[in-house]
Amino acid sequence: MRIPLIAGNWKMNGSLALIEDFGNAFSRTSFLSNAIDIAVIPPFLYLANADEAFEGTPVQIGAQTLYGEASGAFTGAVSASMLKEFGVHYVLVGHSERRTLFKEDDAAILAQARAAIDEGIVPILCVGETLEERDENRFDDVVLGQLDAVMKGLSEEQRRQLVVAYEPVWAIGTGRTATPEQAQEVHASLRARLRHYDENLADNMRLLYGGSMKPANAQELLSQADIDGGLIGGASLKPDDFIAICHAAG
Ligand SMILES: O=C(CO)COP(=O)(O)O
Repeated sequence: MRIPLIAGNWKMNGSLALIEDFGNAFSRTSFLSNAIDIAVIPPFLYLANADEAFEGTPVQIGAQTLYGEASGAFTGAVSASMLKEFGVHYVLVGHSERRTLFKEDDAAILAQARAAIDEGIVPILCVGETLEERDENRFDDVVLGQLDAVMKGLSEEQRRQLVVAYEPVWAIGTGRTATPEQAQEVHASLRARLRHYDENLADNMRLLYGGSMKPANAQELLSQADIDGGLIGGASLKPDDFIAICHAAG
């Protein structure tokens, strides 16, 4: 019912050579193209090369962020229509690194999600609590608050375009993965909250897990009832690891 999505967020890593390595690796790999969706999300500068390198493979390209305005005096920013021109299919919004390091707040994240949807690009909304918030048992409030901040600002039609990724901040790049039970618990809360909006939407929305997912733990995480894919950081930089995770999902 929900097609798993495995997305590799390269963050500020990679090179033209790595794009080429991935293009070659994917060309040699056979996937049942309708069994899973796969996305590679490199830095902006490599999108055109990635689009070309992944031609003929099931891999779609994604961007790591965008700006919520259509055009104008916003130095350094990239709009949804520009991403669309480069064949971008997905865009991350609200990644914890953008929230923290680049001070993006819920209003900015909502504007980004709307701008993406208006151009037919699928926003992957990232939500997640810090270690302190988990230790204080506030993770549900934080994560559901981040979800509501975007859901409330979207129309019913717009909501249907969204993918959500639960990325506990304490599990990102730390090697400390949420246990499958911890991840499933939050995913189940997210899905229950989605039911307040629309039963059908809740059944169909893909909820990804992110945070130190790797070939060794992917299968167990992905077999949880409410985990519909992964958002992978470090392990998405090695073709063999990333492809192994894709196979675990398919
Ligand atoms: O932030 C992440 C993906 O967006 C997760 O990163 P790691 O897989 O490196 O923990």
